[in-house]
Amino acid sequence: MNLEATRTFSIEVIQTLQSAGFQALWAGGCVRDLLLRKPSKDFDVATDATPDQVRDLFGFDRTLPIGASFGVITVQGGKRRGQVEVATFRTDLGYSDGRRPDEVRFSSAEEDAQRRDFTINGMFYDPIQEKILDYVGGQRDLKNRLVRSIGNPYKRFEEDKLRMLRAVRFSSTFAFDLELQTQHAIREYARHIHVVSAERIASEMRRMLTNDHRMIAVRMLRDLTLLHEIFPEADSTVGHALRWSETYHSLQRLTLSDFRIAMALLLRYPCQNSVLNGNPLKPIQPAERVCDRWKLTNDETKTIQWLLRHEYTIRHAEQVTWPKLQRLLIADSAPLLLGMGYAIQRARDYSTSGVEYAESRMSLPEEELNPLPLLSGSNLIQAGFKPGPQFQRVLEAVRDQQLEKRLHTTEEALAFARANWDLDHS
Ligand SMILES: Nc1ccn([C@@H]2O[C@H](COP(=O)(O)OP(=O)(O)OP(=O)(O)O)[C@@H](O)[C@H]2O)c(=O)n1
Repeated sequence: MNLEATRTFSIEVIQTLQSAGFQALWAGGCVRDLLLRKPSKDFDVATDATPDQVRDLFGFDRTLPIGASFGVITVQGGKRRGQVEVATFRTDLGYSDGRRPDEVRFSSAEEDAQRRDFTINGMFYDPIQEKILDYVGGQRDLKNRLVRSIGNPYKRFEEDKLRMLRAVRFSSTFAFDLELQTQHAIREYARHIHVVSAERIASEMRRMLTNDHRMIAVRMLRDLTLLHEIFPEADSTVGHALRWSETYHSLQRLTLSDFRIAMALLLRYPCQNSVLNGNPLKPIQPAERVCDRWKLTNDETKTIQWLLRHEYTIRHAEQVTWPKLQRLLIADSAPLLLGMGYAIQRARDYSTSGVEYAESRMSLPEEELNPLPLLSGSNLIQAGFKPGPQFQRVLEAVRDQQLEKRLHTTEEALAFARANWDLDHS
């Protein structure tokens, strides 16, 4: 899908609606992004046409009533142009679950603006007349770089608790201030953030932590007591001024924009605390807990935990045996481990140089750094081994022996596999 094509398509949709006598405008995030001269990820349209009128106009085969209960119809533009959401101006009636309106009533553009979250997200724009419609003071707040709830902030957050995380995201990513009453209301409602699904919390955190201002986001989450609610593991570091300051600086110095590294940096001290507090056999338990709670993907979960297991080793690479270091450097996530190591070293003013050493070893010739494996699964099958759970264990053991230069040929590797094959578990 091509964003420029989606933008043009959304203008065509607006033109079609206007030609049929309806009011139709860009709404919300894309208007904000346009005024900030930032690229938009989607172009939402708001109109006074009812959902049925929208479907009649664009045809049943080109429209989907995906959000019909809220008055939202998706108009399909094909593979290249993507799709545009067309929402009827509405007023939301009641939010008993703290996330979504119970019922909606179709209304005017002005009323529609009043139901939205922040003034910077509450504007409309007519791309044909090139005219802004601003009923909520969004332009003034954009100019003053301020995130402010529309109307009564307590009411806005009572309606939808996700908006608390959105406030922090907009404020941190744009480096805008968060208006005082809006802050007070978040502090008041922070303990109710749990009505938001784990997936939505994780998705907001991904967006905040992959932005360059990630440390501002974490500091705001902490100050507004949201961190304590959604990420108590990381919040536990905050009480320890030195550790918090190092965590903060390492997040700031992180040059790779990667959610997994940012999470590992936030979890580094909580994991150490967990060991110090008498849990030495489960060093990364706090990380396991949050990955599980937020339903992170397998890749995220595995990588965060791998980074936490090995960050110390990479920062002390000169003191590590070569095969041990080599195994880390040939892993898929090695660049992330180096990125994490550098972020910590920078936060400590380069008091160690292990990561530079490790990185210099990465430029060794491929046959030395990452020699072709002596043995594969198909070699084992050809040699008569029965495929099963033992394969991986044996192949990994063979690989270790190879990297330690104890095995040099496939024949030696097969002999080793035979000697180490556990007949009881095959
Ligand atoms: N919890 C929410 C989510 C959205 N909105 C309104 O719906 C618009 C579109 O929402 P969405 O696409 O989720 O976010 P954007 O503001 O477009 O921001 P981004 O592009 O960063 O996701 C917002 O601008 C805002 O006016 C709202 O009032 N409350």
